Amino acid sequence: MEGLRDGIDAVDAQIVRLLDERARLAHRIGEVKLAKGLPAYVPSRERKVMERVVELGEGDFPKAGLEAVFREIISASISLEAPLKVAYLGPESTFTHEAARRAFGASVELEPEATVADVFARVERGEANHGVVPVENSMEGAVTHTLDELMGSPLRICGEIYLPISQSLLSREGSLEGISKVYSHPMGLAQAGSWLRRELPHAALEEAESTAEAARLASEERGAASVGSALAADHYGLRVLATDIQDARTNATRFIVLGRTWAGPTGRDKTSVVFSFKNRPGGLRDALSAFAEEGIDLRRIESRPSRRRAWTYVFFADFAGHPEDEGVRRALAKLEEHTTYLTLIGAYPEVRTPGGPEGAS
Ligand SMILES: C=C(O[C@@H]1C=C(C(=O)O)C=C[C@H]1O)C(=O)O
Repeated sequence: MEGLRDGIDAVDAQIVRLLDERARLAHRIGEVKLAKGLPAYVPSRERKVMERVVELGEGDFPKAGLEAVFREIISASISLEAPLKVAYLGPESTFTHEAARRAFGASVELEPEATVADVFARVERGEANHGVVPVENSMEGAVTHTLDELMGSPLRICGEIYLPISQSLLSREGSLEGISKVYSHPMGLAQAGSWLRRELPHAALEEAESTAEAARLASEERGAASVGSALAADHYGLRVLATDIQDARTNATRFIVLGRTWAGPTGRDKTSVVFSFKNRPGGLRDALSAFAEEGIDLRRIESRPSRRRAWTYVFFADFAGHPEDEGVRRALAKLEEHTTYLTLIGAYPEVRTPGGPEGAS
């Protein structure tokens, strides 16, 4: 065994040397970006690096391991280029925190904000380079605060993250027997409803501001538990008494990464627009025909009150492709002819979701 461990030591020394070499290159790229005023975080390039690495990894090291390792290598490289600040909808240890960690890794500065509007404001003021907010849940639908902020903001969507929402039961107690009260965000209580009724039928259910706040309350009270991300257990010194207690196994939330500009093309992208049109018969059909005529796959359409005049609406659409693609360019030109208002609010590498719609799976 000693000989084998010597072998590992020698390989580790090589890995560290190579990481240093990579860091020097990233640092130089950072200088070029600074001189040209370009952002440090480039999701389109990250997608290509990841895809290439996973393709190269045909040996014994698991592909998921490669992705996790490179997530952190890239995260550390970004921090070498510039101290990157990322605001997210807090508090700490919530699912949005987990999403931000997944997108940016551990080497960037993640800063919690109290509301979605605060995240936007922080990035708009230039006090953070990027923001992470939830935009839709597979069970509950749109996060309307986020759509409303997107409507009036100069910020653009440059990335998306899907997170399977796995609710856990956290407590200071060692077993379910001692639990008489369960705290969570209303969404957490709803999502774990069947499990709670079955396993803790006599426990009082108490609403909290967030799943993290619920964990804090549970950490200060005997006989209390909370429903939320297992991430909060470490933070508040709680035990994880049960995992995956949510009702639907397919419960996932989609988050977006905000920046000053949208991402470059990767060949597998998604574009987001917001538009409105004159209220007349066939108005929506005409607007959407722009996508049909170019054979562009609409991924999602959502309407919201315009907030300018009562009973007028704006539409949010996500579709496959990038504004630099010829077909998308033509579709946008056609769409513009049918709309009274059209803004491109983002373009980003599309994340394929397991169990998602065709084309996205
Ligand atoms: C080094 C770069 O900057 C960042 C770091 C990357 C990396 O470490 O591979 C990739 C993209 C950027 O987010 C780059 O743009 O190439």
